[in-house]
This record gives sequence, structure tokens and C-alpha cells, in this order.
Amino acid sequence: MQFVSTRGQAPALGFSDAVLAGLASDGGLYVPQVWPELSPDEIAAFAGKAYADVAYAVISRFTGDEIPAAKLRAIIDGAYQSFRHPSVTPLVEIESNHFVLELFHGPTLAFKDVAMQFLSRIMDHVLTERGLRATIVGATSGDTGSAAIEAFRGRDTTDIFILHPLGRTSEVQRRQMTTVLDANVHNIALEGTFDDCQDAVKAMFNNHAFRDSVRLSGVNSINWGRIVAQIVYYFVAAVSLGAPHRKVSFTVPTGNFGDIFAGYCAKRMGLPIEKLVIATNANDILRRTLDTGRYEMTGVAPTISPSMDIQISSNFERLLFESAGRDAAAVSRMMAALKQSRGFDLPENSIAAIRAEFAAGTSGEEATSSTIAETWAKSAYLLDPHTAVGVSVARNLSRGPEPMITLATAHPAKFPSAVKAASGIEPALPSWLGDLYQRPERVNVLANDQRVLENFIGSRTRAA
Ligand SMILES: Cc1ncc(COP(=O)(O)O)c(C=O)c1O
Ligand SMILES: N[C@@H](CCOP(=O)(O)O)C(=O)O
Repeated sequence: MQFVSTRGQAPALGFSDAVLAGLASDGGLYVPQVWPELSPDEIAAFAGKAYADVAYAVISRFTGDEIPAAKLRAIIDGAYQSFRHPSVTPLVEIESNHFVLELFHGPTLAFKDVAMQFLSRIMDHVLTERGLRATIVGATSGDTGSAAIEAFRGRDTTDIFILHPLGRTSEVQRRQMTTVLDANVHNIALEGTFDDCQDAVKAMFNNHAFRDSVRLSGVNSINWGRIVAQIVYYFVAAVSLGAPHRKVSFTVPTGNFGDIFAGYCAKRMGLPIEKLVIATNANDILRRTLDTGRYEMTGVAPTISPSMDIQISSNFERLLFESAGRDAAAVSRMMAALKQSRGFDLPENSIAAIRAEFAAGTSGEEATSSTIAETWAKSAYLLDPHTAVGVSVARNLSRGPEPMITLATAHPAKFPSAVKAASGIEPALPSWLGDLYQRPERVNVLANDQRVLENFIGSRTRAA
């Protein structure tokens, strides 16, 4: 299996190289050259299988023979043993025909663990095989960072540098990152927004001298290794509700578009999904794009679902590539316009193709809070604010008879103030995080300046 860049100017790479590269050298994102397909019989055979079995069946379609079967199996088993629920990603029916898919049973209580526990093991394997070390740089609005730090801490093959926006994460999210004191972990609180953090990471990838000198690698969902692991739970959830004999729809709280793009990939592989619903908070650039056909940046507003306070939705580029008939030149033009004038119009064929597969809705702050309160009152189920955005949008949608699955992307205890303000209930952290507020923190506050960041990273990485 080869992977090609959405901008068409970088060499096609195999799975391991695409994962180590993170971002393509032309600034694009890697996607599979062809979509592997699973037949209805193969999908039906997932019924009753363990999560790791389905993960192996799906992921091995992308790794081909690059990772030996026994090694891939051991990596997947190790990744999902770190989850504290026997089903890994259980489904809970919160009201008639509306389910939440709990993706937060991993070590850091957010859906990012599902992919990160896999990615860290794959990268470690490839780097060890090649006798190399890499410098991992990631941008986070709170959850990617803690999941990545937890997954890569203590590994000899990698040094990890995570940029978070100073003062814009929840306190639990910040502490989950800054209290990890392993020598290979470096936390940077950037004076800026999440979009600034993400821009800085992309600029490091586009500075080829720096990229090569530190053997730069990325763990944001620009990395195909993240997406591939997230495809799995769409199959697991849909099959448990009757797929492929019955269609299902998914609503996904969306920021960087990685999670919902994984759902699109599952559909391309043959999973019968009726609709993929993009749920945004007040930072509603994606919903506006679906309404108007124009992607237009306006500014980021802080919300009670801070992990989705994003405007530059990286993985939307992958969808643009697919929806524009894989026209890499058209994608490059749109991305150049975004950089120059903070917006672009989608070609007619592209927006029509997107509207055929996706719907979109927005949940403002009040609607999100009242969704937390109502769901607690009616179903005794406590939603985190990101999941509440999804549930709120799914409830307001005109729906068909198929089951709706809203992705529960974080545990409510990661956002105790917002959840308590909405419901009166203060969700407790699980016992293994019970002393989080007593643990010492280590963090470096840095200016949003590319030279400062590159000097900081270059002088601390062991991969240089
Ligand atoms: C809790 C939570 N929900 C939803 C999202 C949005 O996911 P994505 O960026 O893949 O769209 C994020 C972060 O990205 C998150 O941390
Ligand atoms: N919400 C994310 C933002 C980064 O998204 P990613 O999926 O591209 O890593 C976070 O929690 O950091």
C-alpha cells in the first residue's frame, strides 16, 4: 500500500515512511493511493469479535506486508490492553435509538488514546528496526497532548515536544501534560491560540533544514497513523448495531476533522453509513462551509469545549482532496488562498460531494450546557462538554429510522467546572489520577516565534 500527498508534489511513501514523515514534504497530508475495501461478509464477520481482532483486520489492510503480522498483532494487543473497559469502546443508549460511543476509557480519558497508544508502538517499532531516534512535535488544545505524552513517555527512540495554548486548556488537561516528568517529555505553553500552535508545528515541517536536522515527526491527526487507528471504532460500533445489514449514522464533535474523517474512511472501505454529522461549537467554520460553500476564517472564541476551539481544520484538506476528485492542484490552490486571504470557495463538484455524505450543525454555549443538564436529568448520564455538542446537534437534526451514534470523545472529569456549572454534579477523576492536583508540574512558557521554538527544540532533542 502506497500513500500519496493531497498536494501532489511529494513522493508516494509506504506505511512506515508515511507514519514517520507525519506531514508530506510538499505541506500536504498523506492518504492511501487506493481505498482498501471490505466486503459485506467480511464486515458481518466482525460481529462478536474482540476489539483487537477488528483493529487487526482493518489496520492490516493499510500496513500490507511492511509490518510482520505477529508484530502488528502484538502492537495492537498492547495498545488496547491499556484500556480500562473490556469492550475498549462501549456503546451506551442514552435515549431511544440514540447511542454514545464511549471513546474515553484509555489512560488519559479522551478518544486520542485510541490512536496514540497504537501510534507510539508502531513508531517505536519502525525506529528501533532502523536504529534511529526521532523528534516528535505536536500541537494540542488539550487532549492530543496528554494522550501523546502518556503514549511516548520514557521511550528511548523519541523525544516529544508538545505545544499547548497558554491558559486555554482545562486545568485537568494541563496537569495531565505538565506533571509527566520523564526526561524525553517537553511541554511548551505557547503565547497564542491552538491555531498558532498548529501553524508553528506545520512551519517546522516546512522548514526542511530544521525538519531533517532533528528528524522531525508528528503525532497530530495530520499523521495517517492516527487516522487509521480511529477507523476501527466506526466498524466496531456499527456492526454491534446490525451493520452491514442495517445502516447507522454518526455525529462527531469536530475540530481538526480527524475523527470524522476516519468515519469517512470507514465508509469508503464499505461500511454502510447513512450520514456523517459534523457537530461544531461556536467555532463553526465547518458548519458555515457546508452552508455556504466558502471556508472563511473569522477568529477563535474560547468555549466550554476548548479542545474544539479551532479554525484551521487540518484534515478537511483530506476531504477536499477526495471531494475534488483527487485534484491535488485544486487543493494546493485552495490551501494557498487560505494562507493568503484566510478563506477560499470550494469548487461546485467538491461542495456537492461533501453535502452528499455529510450534514453539519452547531451547538452554542447555552445549548451545550442545557444538553448536559437535560441528559443528566432524563438519563442519569453525564456528558463532557464536547460530547454534549455532538448530542445537542444530533437531537436537533431531522433523522431517519437508522440508529444515531454520537461519539463521546472525552470523560466529563476532564472538564469538571463546565460539567458542574451545567448539571450541579462534579465528576470525579478516576483513582489513578486522584493525586493529579498534588503532582509537581514542569512547563516552559515560550513566545509564538518560530526561531525561539526551533532553538528550544533543537537544543534539547537527542535526535539532532
Ligand atoms: C474531547 C475532544 N472532542 C472532539 C475533538 C475534535 O476532534 P477532531 O479534531 O478530530 O475533529 C477533540 C480534539 O480534537 C477533543 O479533544
Ligand atoms: N483537539 C485536539 C487538537 C489537535 O487535534 P489532532 O487530532 O489533530 O491531534 C487536541 O486535543 O489537542
